[in-house]
Amino acid sequence: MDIQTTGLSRRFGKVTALHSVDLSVPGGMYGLLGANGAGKTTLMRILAGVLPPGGGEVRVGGHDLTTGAGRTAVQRRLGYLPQDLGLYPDLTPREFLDYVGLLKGLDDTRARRQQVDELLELVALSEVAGRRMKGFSGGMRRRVGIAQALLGDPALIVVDEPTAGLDPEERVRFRSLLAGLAGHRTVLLSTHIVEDVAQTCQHAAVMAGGRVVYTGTVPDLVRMGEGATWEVVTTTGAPPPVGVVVSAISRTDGTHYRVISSTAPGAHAVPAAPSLEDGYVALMQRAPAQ
Ligand SMILES: Nc1ncnc2c1ncn2[C@@H]1O[C@H](COP(=O)(O)OP(=O)(O)OP(=O)(O)O)[C@@H](O)[C@H]1O
Repeated sequence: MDIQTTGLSRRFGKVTALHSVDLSVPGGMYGLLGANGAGKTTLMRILAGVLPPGGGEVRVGGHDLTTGAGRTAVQRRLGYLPQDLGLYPDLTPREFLDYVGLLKGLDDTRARRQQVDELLELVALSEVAGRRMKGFSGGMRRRVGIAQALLGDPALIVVDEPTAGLDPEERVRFRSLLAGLAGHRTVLLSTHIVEDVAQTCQHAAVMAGGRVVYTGTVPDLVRMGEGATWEVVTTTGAPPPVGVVVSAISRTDGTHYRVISSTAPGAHAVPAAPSLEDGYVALMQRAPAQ
């Protein structure tokens, strides 16, 4: 299911959360990057049909989300994992998924139960399928969340900050699970964790201050850091006088700074090959102030 927005806007009182957003999301796994407050959640909620747009055009799978009928049609065909999905602590994952399946209109009891068991297997929760969720770790909760999003085999999956708060091992496991789902679906992944996008997505958009400031391939976003990524070693420990420091590692010969700067941050600065994080920081440096 493809996503097209043109001039999409949304205000909350005096706050403009989205300013004329133009976005075209092809199939596969698509990353939506941006700092806190950039407008990612507002965009995801509109795309998921739970928040009406303020202005502009937005179509998901051909359905017009500016109409109530369009939003209802999309909600039937998409899986949504919001940032703050409430799980019922006294239910087991099997009971919870069965309940969500009913809400999604999976009326055939036998088929629904079979789907629930297949999804529990997919997200590696079969062994705890009969245990109440109140003692579950953050990673287990997220996996229940993605399983509920997958009920009904949606063509589009929208996931908002799914790896926030997970430990590194759980994060790697969860994003591999997401990437595995993208084969014949569109998976839209919103995150402020650049590494999640680097490891899973081919295409991405970057938002800042309610605007889309980049859309394109992930390798092209990496290239935004070309000519702007530097390594500087200082023995005094003081950071270089110009640029944005993306990392600082203390070694026996001094502090190794990785710096994003349009000019060399010192006479001994050495150009370095950019990572996605470097490209992202370079882009944010160049993006007009909001
Ligand atoms: N329901 C709301 N009422 C008032 N303001 C809101 C509401 N939802 C979002 N905003 C404001 O809109 C802007 C964008 O918020 P949004 O949650 O979309 O950003 P985000 O990129 O998802 O950030 P985060 O990662 O922190 O969730 C922020 O200034 C936020 O305070």
